[in-house]
Amino acid sequence: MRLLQSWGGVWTSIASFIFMWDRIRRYCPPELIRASDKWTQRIRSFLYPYIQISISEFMSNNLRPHDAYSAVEAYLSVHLAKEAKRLRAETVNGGSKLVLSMDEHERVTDEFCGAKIQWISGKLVQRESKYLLELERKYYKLMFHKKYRDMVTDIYLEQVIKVGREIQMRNRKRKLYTNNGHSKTTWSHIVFEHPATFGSLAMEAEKKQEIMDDLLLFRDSKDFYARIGKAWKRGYLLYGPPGTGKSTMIAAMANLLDYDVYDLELTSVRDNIELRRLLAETLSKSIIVIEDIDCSLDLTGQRKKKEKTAKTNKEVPRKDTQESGSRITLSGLLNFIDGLWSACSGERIIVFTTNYVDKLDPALTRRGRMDKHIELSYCSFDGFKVLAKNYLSLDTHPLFESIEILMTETKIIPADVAENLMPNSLREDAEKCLLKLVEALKQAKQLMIKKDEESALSEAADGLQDSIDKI
Ligand SMILES: Nc1ncnc2c1ncn2[C@@H]1O[C@H](COP(=O)(O)OP(=O)(O)OP(=O)(O)O)[C@@H](O)[C@H]1O
Ligand SMILES: [Mg+2]
Repeated sequence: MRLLQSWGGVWTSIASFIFMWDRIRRYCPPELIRASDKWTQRIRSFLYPYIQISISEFMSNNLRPHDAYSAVEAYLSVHLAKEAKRLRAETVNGGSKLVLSMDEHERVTDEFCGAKIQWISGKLVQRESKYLLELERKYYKLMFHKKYRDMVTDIYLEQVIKVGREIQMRNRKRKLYTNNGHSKTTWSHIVFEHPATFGSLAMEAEKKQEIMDDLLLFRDSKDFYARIGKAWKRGYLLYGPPGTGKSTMIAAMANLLDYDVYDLELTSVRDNIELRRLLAETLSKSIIVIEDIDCSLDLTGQRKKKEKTAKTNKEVPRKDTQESGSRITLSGLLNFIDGLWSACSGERIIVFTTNYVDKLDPALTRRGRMDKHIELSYCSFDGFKVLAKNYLSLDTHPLFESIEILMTETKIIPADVAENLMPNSLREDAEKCLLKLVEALKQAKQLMIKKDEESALSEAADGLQDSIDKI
C-alpha cells in the first residue's frame, strides 16, 4: 500500500514537471529550446537504444499500395508466421491454398547475423475528415538495437524484400494479357492456366532439351546481360505448318519460366506510337507473342511494294493494311526488336510464329534479330510416343510397330495424331484409338501417293508440251 502511495507521488511529480516545462518552453528563446531538444533526444536514445522502422501498407503521399509491405508480408508469412500465436489465414489470388500471416499486434523475432530483429504488426485507423470513411492502414514495424543500424537497413531489409518478392512470385497467378479485349488500346488480362509443359510436347527429346536449356540459361543470365551491356531480351521465331504445336510451345515456355504472356494482336494496333506504348507497358518476366506474323501486317515492307509497282507501273495499296486500318511498319517492329524499348527493365522474351517462314522479309528473320529459330514440323515417332503417353498412358503396344512404319512413309501433324488418340467416348479404349490413328495414317499415305502421281503426271504433261513447242 505504501509502495503504491509512493509511486502515486512520483507520477504526480512527473506530470507537474511536464506541465511546468511546457509553460517554460513558451518563454524560452529558440536556441535554448533546440539545445534542450537535442539533449533530450540524446538522453532518450541512451536510455532506449532501439530503432524502429515502419513499413506501411500504402505509400505515405497517396493511396497506392506499397509493394515493400506486401513483400514483407510474404516473407513473414513463410519464415516467421508460425512463431506468432494469432494468425490470419487467407487464400491468395483465388487459389485453394491457405496462406498464414500474423494477425494485428502480434510480435515475432527474426535473427540475422547475430542481431535480433523484432517484427510487430499493427493497424492505424485514420479519418481524413468527418465526411470521409475511416481508413485502415496496416503496417509492419521492425525494432532492433541501434548498433545494428547499418546492417539492418543496408543488408537485412534488402534481403527481406528480395526473399518476399520471390515468394510472391511463386504464389502469384500468372496472367494472359491481350490487346484485343474490350479495350483495343490497352492490355486486358485473364488468368493464364494453360496446362502445356515441355514434357507433354510431341518433339524429339534432344531438340526439346536444347530449347529448355536455352530458356533457362536466358532466365538466369541477368548478370551476363548487364556485363555485356545488352538488354535482357531474347527473340524466338517458331515456324512450321498449322497444328504442329507453335502455340502449345509458347504455353510450355511460359509454364517453364513462370512468366506472364502478352498476346499482341498487331492488327488491333493503330500505329508505331501505340505499339511502343503497349510494349512499354509490359511487365518484366513476360513473353510477348506475335502470332502468324505473316498474316498480321504488311511486314514485307517497302521492297516488295516497289517490285509490284515496277511490274504494274502504278502504286498498289496493300489490302490487308487498308482493311485493318493499322499503320505499323516493318521498321517500327524492327526498332522494337532491336531495343528501342530496352529502357524497360527486367527480362522479356519475344516470340513470333508463322506458318510460312519464306514469306517473311529477310530483315525480320536474319540471325541476330531473332536469337533462335525453331522449326516445328510433322510428327515423328518420338513425338507420337509422347502423345500416346499423354493421351492413353501407354509406353508400348503391339500396334506401335506398324505406326512407326507408317510414320516413315507419310506425314501427319501432331494435332491430327492428338485428335485420333483422344477417346471420343468412355467405351473407346486405347487400342481403338491406336486403330483410328493407323487408319488416319493409311489415308494420309494414300493421299500422298495420289498427289505424287498427279504431280508426276502434270510434270510429264509439261515436258510433253515443251517438246511440242520446240518442234
Ligand atoms: N507438338 C505438339 N505436342 C503436343 N500437342 C500438340 C503438338 N502440336 C499440336 N498439338 C495439339 O494440337 C493442338 C493445336 O496445336 P497448336 O495450336 O499448338 O498448333 P499451332 O502450330 O499453333 O497451329 P497454328 O499454326 O494453326 O496456330 C493443340 O491443342 C495440341 O493439343
Ligand atoms: Mg498457333
